[in-house]
Amino acid sequence: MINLKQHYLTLLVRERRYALLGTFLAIVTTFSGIALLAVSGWFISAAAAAGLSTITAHTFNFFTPGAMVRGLSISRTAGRYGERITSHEATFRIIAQLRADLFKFVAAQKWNEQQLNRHQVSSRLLQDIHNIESIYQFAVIPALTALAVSIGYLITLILVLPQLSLMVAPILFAVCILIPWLYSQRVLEPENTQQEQQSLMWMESSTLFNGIRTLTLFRQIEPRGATLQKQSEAMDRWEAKTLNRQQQVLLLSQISLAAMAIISFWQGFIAFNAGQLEGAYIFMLLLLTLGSAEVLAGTCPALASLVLGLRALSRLEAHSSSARQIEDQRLFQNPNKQEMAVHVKQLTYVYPQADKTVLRKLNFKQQGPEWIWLKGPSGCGKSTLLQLLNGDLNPTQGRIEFDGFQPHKVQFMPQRIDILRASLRDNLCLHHPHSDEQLWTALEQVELASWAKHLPHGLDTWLGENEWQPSGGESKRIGLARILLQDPNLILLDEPTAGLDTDLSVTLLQRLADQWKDKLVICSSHECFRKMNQNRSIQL
Ligand SMILES: Nc1ncnc2c1ncn2[C@@H]1O[C@H](COP(=O)(O)OP(=O)(O)OP(=O)(O)O)[C@@H](O)[C@H]1O
Repeated sequence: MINLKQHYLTLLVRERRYALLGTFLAIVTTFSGIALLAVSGWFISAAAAAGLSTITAHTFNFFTPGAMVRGLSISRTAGRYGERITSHEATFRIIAQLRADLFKFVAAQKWNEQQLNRHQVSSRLLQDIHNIESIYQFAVIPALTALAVSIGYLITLILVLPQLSLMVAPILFAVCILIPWLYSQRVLEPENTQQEQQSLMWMESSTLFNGIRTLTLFRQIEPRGATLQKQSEAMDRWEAKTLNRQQQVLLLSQISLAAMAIISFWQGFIAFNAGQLEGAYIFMLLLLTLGSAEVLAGTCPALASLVLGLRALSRLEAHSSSARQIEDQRLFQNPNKQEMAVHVKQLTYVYPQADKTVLRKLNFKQQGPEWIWLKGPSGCGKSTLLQLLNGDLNPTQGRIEFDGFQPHKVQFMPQRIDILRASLRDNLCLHHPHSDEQLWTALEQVELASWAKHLPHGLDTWLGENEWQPSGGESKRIGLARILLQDPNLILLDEPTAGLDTDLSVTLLQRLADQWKDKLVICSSHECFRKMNQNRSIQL
């Protein structure tokens, strides 16, 4: 199992120079800001008091505090810019690596078998990755800054007014530990359940919108809509409740911080009356407290970012545990051998989600070059076998061995062709560079050249949703053209001509059989194999 939390920590440690410098500068900036507030508070009131009598006005030292104010504002501005540069650099370095790792992990999933193909999970994936990225900047830095500020504030109080530090310490404990804990229990926990339910509701809504025509035809749109409306109202009530709780906890934090300010002012006043503190220092103390309170108010949001980030890491970790079991189990032997062969031994496949056995102890050996037909009634497992041969599914039992191939020389054309929302050129090339001449030759071979010539921008016409949407038969031929351009050795075709009229199907298949004379082709097709000059077949 991949330990993503540990992995994140490793990345953070690897970028420690930038990360530590960023955190250090964030703390320097915050300290300078608070000190600036406190010193200017003292300076303004002390200067005002000094100005009341001519003698004190002449003896008052304006220069040292003035220089301090200037120094602090320079260090706050420089610190802020420095912090932005370094902590952003650290964040980007961590994110760049993390994104690469996470997407590598996502790409390695067997989408047919994994939970990742569920809307609920996939729709959260990007949000999860974003939450993980936010851990350093929105949780680690604010939390460490708040910790440093509370320690610094407490030390200052011990030095200036020890009795005040004793009163403020429990409030600091409440604001830094107790209230964030309450926040996690009362707000973050229910929020998690709420998000899961919300995502289920989105899944149902998306089913409703996708099937709106069918459901309308069967007069099911109203009952389904009413159920969704009820769910949505319940969700709204729940959301309002969580929001209320959130406001209550945040209010508690604000009240505690306000109490801290009032206590410090009150204690400062008592100390002033006792001759322990000069008048202007009361304002300094008050502003010091207010400045610190502003930073400490960020502890709950920092905790929320941390919890969201850790949850996202755990969710991805849970998927990675199953990812380990689904590494490609096909065996590729002698990739440079002249003869090509596929050897299926005692192959059994059970769909894990439904516990349904589709193929049971299947055995065959096919050598190429050859065109082989898969035969059998609908639902007997032809598509399943092709997906197993392509490595999209892994055998429950048994083995698949290849002789004379490399994995990238195996190409599969599935029953449903996915058209990318991109140009026809991109849809054909799929990131492999091909010349226009090659593209037009492939289009001619699948009888799509005249269709493509009449598109508004030829090869550069955008296809897909809300663009030029190819028909079912045109999509199939785009799928065939993609395979023609890839030049594989083993070609797996699942109903390649379904949806085309029989004459065109036979013409195309005969042309492809000619073109692929030196390949091993395994093809499932209901209508055509009877009309073709079939040599070999596998009965399922
Ligand atoms: N995820 C799944 N979970 C459970 N059963 C599944 C799953 N996907 C497919 N099946 C079932 O597995 C069986 C084999 O499906 P498959 O698509 O391989 O059949 P086929 O022979 O290609 O059918 P056709 O000729 O109609 O295309 C079918 O009964 C199908 O309903």
